[in-house]
Amino acid sequence: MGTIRLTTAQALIKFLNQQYIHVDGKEFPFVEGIFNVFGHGNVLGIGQALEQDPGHLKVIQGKNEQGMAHAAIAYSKQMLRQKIFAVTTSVGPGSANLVAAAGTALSNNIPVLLLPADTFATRQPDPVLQQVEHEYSTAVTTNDALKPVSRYWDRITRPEQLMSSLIRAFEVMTDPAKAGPATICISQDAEGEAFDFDEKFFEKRVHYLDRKLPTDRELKGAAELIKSSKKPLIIVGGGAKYSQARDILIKLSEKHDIPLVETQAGKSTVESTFKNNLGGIGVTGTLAANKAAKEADLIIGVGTRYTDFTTSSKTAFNFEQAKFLNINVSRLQAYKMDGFQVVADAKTTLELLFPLLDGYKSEFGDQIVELKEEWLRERDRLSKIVFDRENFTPEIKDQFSQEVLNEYADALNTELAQTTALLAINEAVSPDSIIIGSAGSLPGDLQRLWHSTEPNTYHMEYGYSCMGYEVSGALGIKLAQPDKEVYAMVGDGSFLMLHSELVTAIQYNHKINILLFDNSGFGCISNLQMGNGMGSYYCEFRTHDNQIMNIDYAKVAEGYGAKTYRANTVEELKAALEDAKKQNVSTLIEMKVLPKTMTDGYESWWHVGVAEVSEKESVQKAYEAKQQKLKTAKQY
Ligand SMILES: Cc1ncc(C[n+]2csc(CCOP(=O)(O)OP(=O)(O)O)c2C)c(N)n1
Ligand SMILES: O=C1C[C@@H](O)[C@H](O)[C@@H](O)C1=O
Ligand SMILES: [Mg+2]
Repeated sequence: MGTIRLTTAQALIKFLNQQYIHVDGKEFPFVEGIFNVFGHGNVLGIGQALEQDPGHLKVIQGKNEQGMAHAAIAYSKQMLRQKIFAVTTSVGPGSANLVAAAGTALSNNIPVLLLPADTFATRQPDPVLQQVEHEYSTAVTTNDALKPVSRYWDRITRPEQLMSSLIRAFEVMTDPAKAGPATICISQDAEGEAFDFDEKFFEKRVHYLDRKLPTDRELKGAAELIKSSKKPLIIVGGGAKYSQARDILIKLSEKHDIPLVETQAGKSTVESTFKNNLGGIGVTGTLAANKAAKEADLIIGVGTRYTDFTTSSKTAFNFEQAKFLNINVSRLQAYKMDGFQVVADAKTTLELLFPLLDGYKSEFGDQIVELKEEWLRERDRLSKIVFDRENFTPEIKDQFSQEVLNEYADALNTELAQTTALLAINEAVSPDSIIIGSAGSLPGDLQRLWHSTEPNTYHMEYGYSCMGYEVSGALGIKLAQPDKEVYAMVGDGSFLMLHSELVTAIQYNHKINILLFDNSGFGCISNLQMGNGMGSYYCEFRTHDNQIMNIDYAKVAEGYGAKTYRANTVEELKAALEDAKKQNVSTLIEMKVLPKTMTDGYESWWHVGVAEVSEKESVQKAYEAKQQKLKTAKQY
């Protein structure tokens, strides 16, 4: 047996360089690069290995562990899970900062390789700087906090453990049914320890992303269900996008008059302009999709997890009549809603189903176009909202008085409504631009209103809805698609929470554009509290003496080196967007928008934990209303 003497970290980097993926006849390296924030835990191990020989890996210095991991996740999501970045952090707080990002990757089923350093395997210098100590165990470290948010988790205390651990991690990350974060924590001393590794371990290794075929039983059952239904509806989920099922979805929908509705992860699998695409479904859905969902007697869930936002907390459908047909690579997902399960690749299954449905037409007929036209009229209305200081009714009604709305208009010096700004942006940016979002009120507005006219141009992280993903993720998308303009759609709250990777984008000249919607507060949470009977409580950004904060975010970004704009009218916004396109450096457009001017519910419902007892009558009423609505929901 030929061996090669390497440190654990050197072996790790050598191995990462030899991992390939094979998808639909194409083969390419699976690991594009590695983000790092170095500390004492990893700089002398992984840092030394990278300095010595990074191979083809792009090495990028991050600014915050969560931020750089979000960038890595967005890269992988944008690459349809066919390529990844690894992420190396130091020990203790460096690894703790990964927890929110790992949760983001896990709930969105996105592969990413997380490599936090761990405390000393020998324990000789314990407690090392940044080591937590427990009375009950010495074996527990900060990295144990990553267990619940990892699809695969391991701790390496000896160099030779690395071999089996890496093979398992790559098996998990390249399986569409299990894809998620693989976390390998490596003891600080073990990173630098040497071993005679079997040379075979470093040979080129190809991971096959084969399309899992449905069985004859599954296909027959699915075809029978569709043929015996009158009004079937297809939910296009993230799985449909990763499987690249666009063409067959359009073919099926057109031939059989089956409307398509989209989840956040599924949006931009099929272009919004396709006549049978009724847009987003559920809590943040369109009126068209939500109406169609209520009428459907068969829900065909293609690669969807049926989250509460998709199902309007299990009230979106008429459960008396609706059956479910679930096409999903994951058995866990396929079992949901008591559906008929087809555990297989979305695109392949739909292609095999197509010839079995010959002669079938749904009863939706012209209704699909009528629903779509009704929604387009509403979308048009939302593009032309004009503020009125005497008598203005915002989309989110009965929460802020005219007086408070005027106070915002004065304090932020704006009359711009969020929906109007958003739709002006949709018109102004080029259709192949990629937009990204994740938290706040923007995901709802985007799922409803944004028209994605090209595939894979809508990138929404709404599995974890993690504030701070927007700016960091924009960098990851830019790394995946350097020729496209990337726009981060971000609220002021999310921007404040995390935007450190803007500096990384500027540093490495990966241009991103930040569209900052500043309503001076946690707007959607304000809607939620006031919509459920509470007052306005700690969701507005007000000073100690109750003044609305007017923060100069453009100045902040300017300080980092971004080209910045302030746009409080549609005209200013359009001019800024045009100028931003000409820039080579990252840009930020700050828009002050009026609170409560985001879209509302469109016949959806979200089950939230309203207080059962309260001193406020309005909260008591909200609780009663919730209890009533719950009676109409499917119980599980
Ligand atoms: C990391 C994280 N913390 C908390 C939340 C809960 N949360 C969701 S939206 C939101 C406020 C968002 O404010 P902003 O970004 O300004 O968007 P707006 O709703 O005002 O449009 C909060 C606190 C979250 N989604 N993610
Ligand atoms: O709690 C939340 C409310 C949602 O409206 C929002 O989009 C999401 O970010 C969230 O976390
Ligand atoms: Mg806000």
